[in-house]
Amino acid sequence: MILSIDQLSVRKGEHTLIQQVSLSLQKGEWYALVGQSGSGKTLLAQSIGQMLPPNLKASGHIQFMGEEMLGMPSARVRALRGRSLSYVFQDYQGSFTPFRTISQHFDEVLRTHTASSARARQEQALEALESVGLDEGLYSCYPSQLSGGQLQRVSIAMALLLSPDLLIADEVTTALDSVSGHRILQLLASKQQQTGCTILFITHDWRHVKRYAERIAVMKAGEIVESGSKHRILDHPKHPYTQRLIQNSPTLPIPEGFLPSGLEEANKV
Ligand SMILES: Nc1ncnc2c1ncn2[C@@H]1O[C@H](COP(=O)(O)OP(=O)(O)OP(=O)(O)O)[C@@H](O)[C@H]1O
Repeated sequence: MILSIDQLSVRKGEHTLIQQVSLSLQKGEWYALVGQSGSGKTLLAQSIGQMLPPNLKASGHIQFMGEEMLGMPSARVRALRGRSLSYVFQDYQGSFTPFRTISQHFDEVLRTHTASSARARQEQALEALESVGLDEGLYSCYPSQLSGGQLQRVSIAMALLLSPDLLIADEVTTALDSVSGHRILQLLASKQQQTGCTILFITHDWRHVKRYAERIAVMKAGEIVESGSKHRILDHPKHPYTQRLIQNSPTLPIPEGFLPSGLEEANKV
């Protein structure tokens, strides 16, 4: 088990936003956390890496690779974040500083976490760009010179730069058109196959859940109402909320040929 969340609650003063949530992720799996807007998915994700807004307080236990995250000294959290634990957000624009080039963004991650030489850092960054299908010409560009899909690819490349054990992907396709969104998930799936990282995939889009997830937890109003294997939840949802979410989900097919070879069979539902 790579991540174990036990009785996690998040409060704002007396007001409870997440209520005693427990879940665990196995190494290498693609775990989807599904629920409508405002159900608490992002707060749960933020709690893992001590990224909650300062007005909110988490209690309970979050064990990540055997270490308790709640109450962990911030220097240790910083060391884990970016290396063992990485985030990719819906708001990829917010991950970039407008006046710094893509190369400077990569270099900062590598300087923070490695002792590599400048030349080695540049090589690693260029390889990372190439691995997400981007031309090395983008290396010296500013974020504003890239499209939304390209920037989200860069943020995935940065998140995977140091081969994290857990990648938290929070609504990573929401700000993209559907073709770019599918390409981003296809990219994540192939990177996961290469690196074996665990993915906590936060979404409200059941099409992506159907295609990629292995296990699912369903969140409603700060609680997990149901969790289990993808097939169990999709074929036999027990909770009325899950049944409604699945019934109301769009059924548009994902275009043929979007998955890298070898993934089609594994991901058929
Ligand atoms: N800093 C904050 N202070 C007070 N309430 C907050 C804060 N951040 C989030 N909330 C509230 O907590 C609840 C859960 O928010 P959260 O962002 O986790 O939902 P979500 O499921 O990720 O939604 P979405 O799919 O829209 O991103 C919401 O009611 C939200 O308004």
